[in-house]
This record gives sequence, C-alpha cells and structure tokens, in this order.
Amino acid sequence: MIADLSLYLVTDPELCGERGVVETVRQAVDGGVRVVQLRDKKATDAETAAQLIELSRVIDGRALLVVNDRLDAALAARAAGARVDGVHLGQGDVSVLRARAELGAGALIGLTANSRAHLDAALALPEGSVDYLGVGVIRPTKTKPDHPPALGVDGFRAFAAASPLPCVAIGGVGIDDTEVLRDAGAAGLAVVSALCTAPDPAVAAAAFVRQWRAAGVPRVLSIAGSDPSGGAGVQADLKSIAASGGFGMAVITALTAQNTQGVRAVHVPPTGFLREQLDAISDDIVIDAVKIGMLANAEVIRTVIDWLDSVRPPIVVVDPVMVATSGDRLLDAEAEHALGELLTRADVITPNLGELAVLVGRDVHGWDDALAAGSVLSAAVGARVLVKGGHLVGADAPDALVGDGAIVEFEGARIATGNTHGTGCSLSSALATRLARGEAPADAVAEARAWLRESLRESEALAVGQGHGPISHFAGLWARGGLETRPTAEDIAAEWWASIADIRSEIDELPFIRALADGTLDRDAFVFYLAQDALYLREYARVLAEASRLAPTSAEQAFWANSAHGSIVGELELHASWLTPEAGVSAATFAAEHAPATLAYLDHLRATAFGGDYAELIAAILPCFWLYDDLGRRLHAGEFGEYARDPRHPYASWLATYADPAFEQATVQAIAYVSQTAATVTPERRTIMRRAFETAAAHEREFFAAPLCG
Ligand SMILES: Cc1ncc(COP(=O)(O)OP(=O)(O)O)c(N)n1
Ligand SMILES: Cc1nc(C(=O)O)sc1CCOP(=O)(O)O
Ligand SMILES: [Mg+2]
Repeated sequence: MIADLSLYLVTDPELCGERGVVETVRQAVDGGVRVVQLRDKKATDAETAAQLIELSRVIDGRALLVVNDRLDAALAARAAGARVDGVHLGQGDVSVLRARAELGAGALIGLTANSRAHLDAALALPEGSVDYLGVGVIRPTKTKPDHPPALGVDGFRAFAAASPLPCVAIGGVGIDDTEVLRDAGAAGLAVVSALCTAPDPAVAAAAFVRQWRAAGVPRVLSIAGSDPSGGAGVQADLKSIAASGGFGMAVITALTAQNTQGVRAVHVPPTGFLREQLDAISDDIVIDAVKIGMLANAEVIRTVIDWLDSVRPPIVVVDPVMVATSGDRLLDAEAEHALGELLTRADVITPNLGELAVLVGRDVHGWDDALAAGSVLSAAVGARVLVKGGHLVGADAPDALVGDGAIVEFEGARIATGNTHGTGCSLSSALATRLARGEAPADAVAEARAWLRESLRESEALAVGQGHGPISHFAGLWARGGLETRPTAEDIAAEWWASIADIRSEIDELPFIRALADGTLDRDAFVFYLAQDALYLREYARVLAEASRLAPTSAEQAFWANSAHGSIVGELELHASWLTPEAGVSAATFAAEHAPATLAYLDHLRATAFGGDYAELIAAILPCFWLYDDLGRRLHAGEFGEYARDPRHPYASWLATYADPAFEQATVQAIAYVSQTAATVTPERRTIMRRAFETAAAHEREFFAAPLCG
C-alpha cells in the first residue's frame, strides 16, 4: 500500500509539555495527521517500545505509526502485539536494508536525505528498500539544534524534482508553507513544534489538512456499480468528480444492464476480483476520498469493509443504495446488516428518504420526521447524514446536513424535470470531491447541491433515453466556455499578429512609408504626418492613462501610466524639435486640425476607453506599440533599402526614434500584458479584444496613408 504522507507528526516529549505525547498524538490524529513518528532521544529501548504499544492503541489504525531510529524497540512492540508500521532512519542510524529485512516488505521505511550524495545512495539501494525521504531542514529550527544547512523552498523543490522517491518536507515547517511546499513537490509535511506546541493539536492539524487539500487536485475513488447508459453508477460518479474539480477513479462492484427506463440484469464479479481492483489502486495511488455506491450483497460489502480497514482513506462518503425509486428493497437482510457495519466507517452518509427509513427501522413521515431520523442515524453510526428531500411530495426539495449535534438546512424549490436518473450517485460523488478539496462539510454540501441543481435544470438539453434521463453533469462548465481549449498567451500573440498580416503588407507598400524610407518624402507631407502624430499622441496619452486606471495589478497600472507619460513627452518633443526656424515649420502649420484618419483612430480608442473594459481597451492600444516597433526595427535593419540607415538621410533623426530599444522593451511588455489578459478571458471576450486590436491596426494603416492620400 502506498502511504498517505500528507501530514506527518514527529513527536517531541519536551514540546508536548504537560499534555504529554500520547494526548498530543490522540488529538493530532483526530485532526487528520496521517503518520505519527515517535521520536524520543532520551528514552531507553524498553521505554520506547512501551510508548509504541500505547500509541498504537490510541491511534487505532487511523494513522500509520513509525519510530525514529529505534528498530529494536519497533520489533519489541510488534512482538507485544502493537501495530508499528515502520521506522524513520537517519544517515547515521541502523541500515535501511536491515530494517527492511526485519520489518518486512509492507513496512513504512523512511530515510533522511538532504544532499545529492544522500539521494544517490538511497537510489542505489535495491528497489523497494526506502518508501520516502525526509528532506530538510526547510528553515532553521530550534527543535533540532544540530540540523544541516537550510534548503529553503527552492532547495527542496530542486531536491524533490530529482527524486523518484516521495519527499516529505521537514524542519521549520508551518501552516503558511503548505501551499508552496505542495507546489514544490512535497508528498507531505513533517512537523514537530507546529503541532506539539499547538494549544489544540486537533484544530491545528485540521487547519494543515484543509490547506493541503486546497492546494492539490483530489484523487477520488468511486466504488460502485456500472450503468452503461452513463447516467448513474461509476459513470455518473466519474463525471461528477471531474465536474467538481477532482481526479476520478472507479472500482466496479457490479455490472448492470440498464438504461433510463430500468435495470434489466445485474452481474456481480467475484469478490476476489473486486479486492484486486481495490488493491491495484491503493498500492499505487494516494486516495484522498472514497465514494461508495451500489454494493450488491453481503460478501461485496465485507470485501469493501476489509479494504477500508486496511487503507483508512481520509474521507468516506457512502450512498447507501438499498431502496429503488419504486420502493423495492435492493439488498437482502444479510447485506443490509453488513451495510450497517460499513456505515460506521463513513464520514458522511447520503440516504434517500426510503433508505433513511430502512436504516432507522421505521417509516419516515415528512421533512421534520426525516430530520429526526437523520439525527438518530448520525448518532448510531458516528457519521454526518445528508438527509435529502428529493423524494418528498410538494413544491419544495430541501436537504439537510445532520450531525455533530447540529442540523444545517438547505432550502430549494423542486426543479421540474423527469431527468432524475443518477442524482443520488452524482450528489454523493460531488460531495466527496468537495470534502477532499478541503471544503468544510456544510460548504461542500452547499456547493455540491448548487452544482446538482444547475445540472438538473440543464438536463433537458441532453435528450438521452426515453425514460428518466440523466442530469447534465458539465452544464455549468459548458455554459462558461469550458469546451474551448484555452490558448496560451504566446498562441494568442502569434494568432493576432498573423490576423493583421494583410494590413502590415499594405502599410509596407504605402507611398508614404516607401518615400520615408528612401528619403524622397515631400517635406510638407512629412510635417503633416508629424503634426497629426502630435495630435494623436496627446489623446493616446489620455487613453493610456485610462488603461492605467482600469488595470487589475499595480505592475500593469504602472506600465500604462509610464506609457502615458512617454506619449506626452513624445508629443512635446515633436513640437520642440520641429517648431524651429531651421526646420521652417510654423506653429499654425503644426497645430493643424485633426485629419479624418486621425479622428477616426482616436474615436475608436476613446470608444473602447470609455466602455470601461480593460481587456478590450489594451487590445485597441496595442497596434500603436507593435506596428511602430516592427516597422522601426525593419527600417533600421535596411529591409526597405540601405539608405534608410544612412546618417545623411533627411529624416535620419526621426527614423532613429522608431528603433529605440526602450520602445522595443515597452512593446514586448505591452504584448505580454495584452496576450496574457486575452488568455484568461472567455472566448467571447477574447473575440471582442481581437476585433478591437484589428480595428486599431486598420486605423494605423489609414494614419500612415493620410499624408500622401488625404
Ligand atoms: C520525516 C523525518 N525526516 C527526517 C527526520 C530526521 O531523522 P534523523 O536524520 O534520523 O534525525 P533525528 O530525528 O534522529 O534527529 C525525521 N526524524 N523525520
Ligand atoms: C526531527 C527533525 N529532523 C530534521 C531534519 O531536517 O532531518 S528537522 C527536525 C525537527 C523539525 O522540527 P520543527 O517542525 O519544530 O521545525
Ligand atoms: Mg535518527
């Protein structure tokens, strides 16, 4: 079995203080610790073995128990009947090979490693010798005064990337490190002081677990029957898990021949094969939650119970499939009895009203009575019960989460649809997934329920089958553009640039550009162009300032503000350099009226700016950066003739400004901001952005054309 190392407590008798190691462990395991390492440097082997025996009783299989350094104590405790799962060994402790030989193939053996040499040595051992590496310290810590130099998160990331063995991060780890260490490749977090000194280790551990779950994609296993029509059973579970943000896996307990009109036949594979399926998953994959659905008979149920007891998945949601919508009982008496045993392993049970009645052994009449029955069942099995009102008569379809002495009700009008096939399977899988994502139980129910109701409302669009059709598991995703493959920012930039290829070619062929390049451009035409450019820049600066105002990040805000500043400076420089006697340009000529092309371009920019949509606005702003930068670099490179590079060129100083490296850098940044924004918006908004970009590019062409055509 692969170990769940997500939260790993290493004990320290001094840090546990008056509360003691045993009580600290009890509370930390209540909170979700998955591995406990007894570490007591001062205890004798006999004392360590005695502590292991006591801890094994307190932990009661809810977490794995290993001992630091003391292989002999582990063996002694085992001999006395304690469940000791393994050892954690340092570089100077007994050899891993001896520990493996003495403890056996199923033991959990960890090894400390914090350098390339340690890693290479661990990898040189026969395969299966070491189960995980304890890698640290992440930060300096007083708990181990002789600790090696700190790796930091980056050092840990590099180590984990090189290690095929799971790496547990240790040393100075606190709750705020959870997300970043999981992202850095940690298979788990090993902590001493963060839990041993916590005022309430259960609360502290639960907080770690929530953060850990929220930082990854949960691996959720459905153990249920197959519905070939796809609306219920493992097929529905897999869709629900995926729609709720999890990775779904399925172990099939029974094959049914069914469709939306009913079940025709059931085939139950041998339970030996069921166990093979279950072990194949748990030997390889850390399971974050299990959802259990149809279990055909007592033998199947007992097989699942045995497996659950050996693996102890952290979250178990049971949908006790035992009463058909018709009211028929689906399980015989022996199986119903075994199911009662299974329910004591559950965290949440999701019976329909008929199943609730069977489970409490009496009829249930109406909603209030259902809540009372839910409380009885919750107390009897020690799990929360999601009491579902879907089978009530009337316009309301409430649900309630009952347990821990509280009832949280969720109201809702019944959704008028006959497409109810598989709603129970779907809701319980969505709930298991949301719990595995670290959501609090009531929040998880609220979210799963909202998703189910949306999937019910949109089910008509599916038109699957003649009977009770399935829900539309991905309706929400589809409505939010989830079918579109999200292009990367680089893809978008390339696609948009290609989309204005014709405009770019037309600009290259304009008489104005050709004459500017070869120096034959008429002086009046050039002055006309500059005057229009000055008029343009003044307004463009205002539009850039608006982009800065709307920007979602301070970096973007600063960038567009700087660009606005650059535009104003550019405009002032134009006036200063051309309104001179030597240039022979009069203020009257230079302060010309807006030409139609200038006006049209500015109207486009102002319309997007005052529309208040940041994404569209920056898309419209971009061509002015990109086309000028591209043209400037190509002029400078001699693509339009060598003469454009000649210092004696009549417009040499002007051409030089086109190829300014600072402007090139700003253009790269502008392209990045626009394309990154485009990559995050919906496809519809991306189309609007692209249209704004293409329109602005066409205005650029007209702007360049105007001096010789207008
Ligand atoms: C999970 C984990 N990783 C590393 C250690 C350190 O073990 P070791 O190197 O043997 O040092 P001591 O704990 O013996 O001081 C650990 N205990 N647990
Ligand atoms: C026991 C131990 N081993 C380490 C290693 O790097 O090998 S660091 C460490 C102590 C970690 O304690 P805390 O969580 O209080 O910082
Ligand atoms: Mg050691």
